[in-house]
Amino acid sequence: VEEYNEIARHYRIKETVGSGGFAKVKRAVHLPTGETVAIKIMDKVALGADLPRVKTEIEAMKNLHHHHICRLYQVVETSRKIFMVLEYCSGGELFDYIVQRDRLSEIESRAFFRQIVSAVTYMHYLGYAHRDLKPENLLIDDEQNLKLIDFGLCAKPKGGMSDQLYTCCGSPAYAAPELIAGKSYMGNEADLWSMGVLLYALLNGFLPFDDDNIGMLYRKIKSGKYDTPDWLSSESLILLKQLLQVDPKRRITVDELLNHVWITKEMGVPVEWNSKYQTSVLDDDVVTEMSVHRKVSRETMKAELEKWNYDYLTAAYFLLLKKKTSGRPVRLQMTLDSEP
Ligand SMILES: O=C(Nc1ccc2c(c1)CCNCC2)c1ccc(-c2cn[nH]c2)cc1OCc1ccccc1
Repeated sequence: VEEYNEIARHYRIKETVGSGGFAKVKRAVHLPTGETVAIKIMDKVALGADLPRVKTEIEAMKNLHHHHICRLYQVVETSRKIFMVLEYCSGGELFDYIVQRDRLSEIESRAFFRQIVSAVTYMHYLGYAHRDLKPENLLIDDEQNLKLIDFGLCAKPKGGMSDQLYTCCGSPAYAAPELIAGKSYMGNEADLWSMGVLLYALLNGFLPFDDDNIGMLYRKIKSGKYDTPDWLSSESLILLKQLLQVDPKRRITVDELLNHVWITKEMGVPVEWNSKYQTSVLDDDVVTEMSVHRKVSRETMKAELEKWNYDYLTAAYFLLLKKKTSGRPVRLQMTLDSEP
């Protein structure tokens, strides 16, 4: 179908790996590099009123470059479709991972939770709040690394994190009391509560606040009371209590979380939240390979890449860089043509 021509030029589209509300996710191979990617395909008509949410997500992902945040490589928009070329996460959702194991050990919960803290701290330092943190929005890659997804609800308040937010959003079971009370709330404080719900789900395999009746669920969340199964260690209970604080002003902050005793137990070091990705300086080897392939000067190629158009050049750059960091040769396999 002509809708797919643009994307088919650089990708071999494979099987569907998942389909959610208004999106379908397919496995694909980026032909110039041979790298595997995921392509999220959305129909603009079907999106309807949700289209702005996709635009929010795309704009946010263009600014979020972190090893625990799912990477956006390219965006292709046609008259009817939006294609997002994304980092491949063959481990699926953390949600399914927990369900398959009933619950995770404290050791495994700590390993995953540190990665979540790293991604959320990075977002907060860049002035973003995620606002929909839950195990369905954490994917696992083929090296057991978590990758945060779904930035459709994230907020970057104009006046920075101090600005208060009003829109009620996200999933009720993970929503902070102040958020469901309809009060103005701070996005980063609400994210900390959601991380508390996430940690509880990792350690127990079920939710701290749950009820089929939304009214009952809200009452439970506002009470801040939850079961404490006997397998929870005293340190786990302390951290849960600090995260699931009904009063947002008494809730733990990300700074206190980074070197919390539970977080550093047996790890010895605080959470490293800075990104391992270096996007301000272009990688010389990648620029060389691309300029040779496109038969243009390095300066021309650099100027093109620094536009960060999230077109086939941005994708080739990121995927060549991924090959380089994985120790594979920085080679483009076929002419990186842009014309049909
Ligand atoms: O690569 C992704 N998913 C994915 C790829 C391969 C496999 C699986 C999953 C698990 C199912 N068995 C087959 C192996 C993948 C990458 C990015 C995004 C994404 C990034 N922003 N928004 C969405 C979504 C993705 O998927 C969603 C999904 C598919 C099947 C189940 C669970 C989750």
